[in-house]
Amino acid sequence: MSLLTITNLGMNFDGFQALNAVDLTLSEGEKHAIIGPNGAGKTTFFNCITRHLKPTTGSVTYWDSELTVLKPHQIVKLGIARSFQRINIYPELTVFENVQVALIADHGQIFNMIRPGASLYRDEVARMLELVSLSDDADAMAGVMSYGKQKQLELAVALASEPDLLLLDEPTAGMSPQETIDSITLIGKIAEARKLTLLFTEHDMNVVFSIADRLSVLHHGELIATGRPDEIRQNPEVRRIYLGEHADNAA
Ligand SMILES: Nc1ncnc2c1ncn2[C@@H]1O[C@H](COP(=O)(O)OP(=O)(O)OP(=O)(O)O)[C@@H](O)[C@H]1O
Repeated sequence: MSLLTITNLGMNFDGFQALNAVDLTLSEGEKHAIIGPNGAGKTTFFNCITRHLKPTTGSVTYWDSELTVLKPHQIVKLGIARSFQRINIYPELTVFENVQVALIADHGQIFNMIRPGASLYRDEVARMLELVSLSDDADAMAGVMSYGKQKQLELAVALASEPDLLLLDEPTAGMSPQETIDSITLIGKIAEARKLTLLFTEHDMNVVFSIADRLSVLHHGELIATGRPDEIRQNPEVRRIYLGEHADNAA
């Protein structure tokens, strides 16, 4: 049985077809990249999976749960987490507090007035920060850290719900070349250690080809190819539409 089965997924925005009849299945433990030019529908695709958007057509099944009828927080409870293209942390809280808040929220204790929040999950937070190599930054104000470290923190926040499936929307966007390498190494390491299934969008082809087991290409909302990196590299339609200018880098 597939971990995620997407069938005939479509999203229409007031007459504009942003996603059209997308079919895709993911196996447990797979690292799958979604690539495609700007505006191809990658973020819309993610939003339909995590139900931040209600798709116009189709179904998304996680094991045997239909996600399109759920709310985003119910989807998190099933074991699916995501990061967003824009940084999504509390800049005025410390690194430690950001992860702590995520853990408290995940355990549904946000309204628990009996135990003060500051004492909760300290060991778990420390473990999470170690996992993303941010232990030394625990007391730093999140908003003043480097962009790369803010993305690492976002990863820790996403991991707080102990997901089995992690969706990352352009995890290295805006990073320096060194930050990109560090970040990808970290993501790969965490995915292996936690046996995560990873679905990610990414523009940097070096990143894509370094971690993806399989990839899918979206073009004008349609999924035009799915396969292993070598199959995608050699797919004539993909080369013509998208990879052409990057193909030499990716080879
Ligand atoms: N809420 C919305 N209302 C109307 N149109 C939208 C909405 N969200 C996205 N679109 C349109 O749908 C298309 C796909 O957008 P989407 O953001 O999913 O693409 P993308 O592949 O993630 O692009 P990028 O690589 O630039 O992030 C675009 O033409 C976009 O303008």
